[in-house]
Order: sequence, then structure tokens, then C-alpha cells
Amino acid sequence: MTATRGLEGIVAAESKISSIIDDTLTYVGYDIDDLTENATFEEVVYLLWHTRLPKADELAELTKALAENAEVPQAIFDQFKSYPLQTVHPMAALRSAVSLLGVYDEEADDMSPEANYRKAIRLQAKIATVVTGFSRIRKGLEPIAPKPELGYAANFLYMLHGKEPAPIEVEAFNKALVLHADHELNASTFTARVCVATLSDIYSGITSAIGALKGPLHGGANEQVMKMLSEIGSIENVESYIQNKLDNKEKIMGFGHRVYRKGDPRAKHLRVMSEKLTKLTGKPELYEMSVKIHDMIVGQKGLPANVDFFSASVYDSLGIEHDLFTPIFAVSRTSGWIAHILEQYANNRLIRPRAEYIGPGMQKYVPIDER
Ligand SMILES: CC(=O)SCCNC(=O)CCNC(=O)[C@H](O)C(C)(C)COP(=O)(O)OP(=O)(O)OC[C@H]1O[C@@H](n2cnc3c(N)ncnc32)[C@H](O)[C@@H]1OP(=O)(O)O
Ligand SMILES: O=C([O-])CC(=O)C(=O)O
Repeated sequence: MTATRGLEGIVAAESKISSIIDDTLTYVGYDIDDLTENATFEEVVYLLWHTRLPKADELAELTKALAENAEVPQAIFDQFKSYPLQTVHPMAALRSAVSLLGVYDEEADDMSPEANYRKAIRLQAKIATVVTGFSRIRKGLEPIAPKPELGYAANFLYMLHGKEPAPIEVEAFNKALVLHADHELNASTFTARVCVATLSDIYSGITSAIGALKGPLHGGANEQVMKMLSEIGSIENVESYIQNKLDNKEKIMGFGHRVYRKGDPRAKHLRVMSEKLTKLTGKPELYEMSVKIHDMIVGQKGLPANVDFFSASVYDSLGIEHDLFTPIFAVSRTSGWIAHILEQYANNRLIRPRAEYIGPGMQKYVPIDER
């Protein structure tokens, strides 16, 4: 038995949800470029959960259900208020809150497909309220109740900022949500599938997935990209900062990918949005610095940008706090995690690989006073 490090290239599940073939990403056979230009996030949620696009009445029903289920138990916010709010990372708060949502869901352990679908809607609806509520509570503000008449993207920005977003902001945020919704068997989705393949509940699956997304080699990279841009500060500093990191063999966050070779097809959409939005907010240098970093990394390492690179300047332009970038990734990816969880339940087998043992051979127990 020989281990494959990082399971690279191992095909570990069959799935109808999304595919990456020759650097093209599709959700249920629809090219991500097509969906990003044309679909709302709610349509994508439906697509991922039902493996087909909704008809108008089906979309209206899902949109209404997401809006109606957006409120969270007060206990979630009370719990936040008890946290060390100056230091706790929003991903830790989110991980705990999703687990707590399960505590308050009477159907948490009902494993029927109908109950699981109801929980899917509740989770997708509430996760936006949780992230925005946490952001407000730590600033000493009260959470804002969702406005059912707004769509998912607009409602998120409304609950975060307390004012209705401009159409261009809604358009950009909707695109970002569409782009992050699913991505085949990435680390957090695999984590979710491993968890629920024991027939554990959907809240456990999403809680585990949030834990996996938090790391900087995965979703946590978008916050690190912004940290890097802030540290660099101005375009004149890009070259020395990046060269220093490369010379020290440090990784540059937002570049490289396990699956893509030529490039991540999501990055170009975020790049266009970054250029547009940074100009509008009067911070074009953020985009210009990003492009200069990009050109250096592509030029010297041949590594293209991944989804996390240009999303950083897009979210910053939308006035979003930097440590909320990864929770926002989780808000969108919850749709994909849920799709994979439901697919796993529908044709389940325990996921239990083997390890190549590389420890010592057979040993004899030695009593403690003889060691
Ligand atoms: C949503 C997402 O999860 S997208 C990914 C987000 N993560 C990041 O942006 C973090 C930075 N990137 C990385 O760490 C990696 O590219 C990963 C984790 C995404 C993919 O990793 P792997 O497929 O395991 O590649 P691995 O880490 O083995 O790298 C292969 C080689 O490329 C180099 N490399 C890979 N990514 C980078 C990078 N961002 N900066 C500099 N060098 C890099 C490695 O140092 C390694 O070089 P070596 O062979 O000389 O040692
Ligand atoms: O697929 C991966 O390994 C990581 C990624 O880009 C994602 O989850 O969106």
C-alpha cells in the first residue's frame, strides 16, 4: 500500500454537481462564464440542489423560502455577545454558530429527504444573517433584520451595512456568490462528504466544512491576499515585497491550484470586477498592485491566480471587513456543500480510506520503570 500525498489525482466520489475538465468549470453542465453573466445566486442554489435550472414559479418559491427563513434564534446573537469579540475570528464564530443552529433545529436528526431539504433551506437562509449579525455585534451594533423583498445578494449587503446597496454592488456581489458556490471535490466539500457519510446530520457536515475552509491554503487565502495588499501599501513596494517572498520560498496567497494548470476560470470575472469597483471607490491602486503581483507570479513561477486573489479587492471595494472575506466564501459555498451532502445521502457509503503505515515494526510493551 503506497499513499498518494494529499490524495492528488485520486477520484474519490461520483458527482453530478460540478466538474472541472481541461480548466473549464461547470455547474451541472452549465459553464461558469455563462452562469456568472446571467444567473442569480438563488437560481444557482436551485441548480445545485436539483441538478436543473428552476422554472419561474420554482425560483419564486425558493427565493421566498430563503427570505422567510432568514431570521436566526436570538440565542445565536446572545452567544456572540459572550465571545471575546476583539480577538475571535468570524470563521470561528460562524463555525460555532452553525453548530448551535443545529441545537435549535428540532428536525436536526430527522434524516428523511424532506426534512433534509427543509434544513438545507433554513441553513442557506440563516447563514447570511449569522455572518452579518456577527459583524454588527462586534462593532457594538444590533443585527439588522432581513428584508424579505430583497434578493439574497442585496439582503446580505443590506444586513451588513444597514443601508440598501447600489445596483452595481448587488451585481458584483451576486457574481461573487455565483462564482464561489461549488467546486467539485475541494477540501471543504470532501470534508462535508466524509462527515455525513457516517450518516451524521447536515449541521455537522456544514460545521466540519467551515473548519476546513478556514485554512489559508483553502478559503482563508482571500483574507491573506488582502493582508498582503495592505502590507505592500503602494505600487512602488510590490516588486521588492514579492521578490523577497519568492526568494524566501514563501507562498504567495491567491496563486496556484491543485487542479487548474492554465488558470482558474473564476479569476478573470473577479479581475474585471476588481478593476471596475476599485475605480469607483477611488482606490484604483489596489487593482494596479494586484495586476503587478499577478504579472510577477505568472512571469517567475508560472502560477496563475486562483479565485481568492482578485476577490480580495472586490470585497474590499464593497466595504467589507477583511476578516469577513472567508465567511462570505462560506455563505456561498454552503449551497455547494449542501448539494454534495444531499448527493452523498442519496447514494451513501462510508468514506474510509487506508493509511500506509511508516512507523516502527512490532514492539514489545516495556513496563514504565524499565523505559
Ligand atoms: C479556494 C481555494 O482553495 S483556491 C487555493 C487557495 N490557496 C492559496 O491561494 C494558497 C497559496 N497556494 C497554495 O498553497 C497552493 O498552490 C495550493 C495549496 C492551492 C495547491 O497546492 P498543491 O497542489 O499541493 O501544490 P504545492 O503546494 O505542492 O505546490 C507545488 C509547487 O508550487 C509552489 N507553489 C504553489 N503555490 C504557490 C504559491 N501560491 N506561491 C509560491 N509558490 C507556490 C510550491 O512551493 C511548490 O514548489 P516546489 O515544488 O518547488 O516545492
Ligand atoms: O478546488 C479546490 O481545491 C479549491 C477551490 O478552488 C475551491 O474550493 O473553490
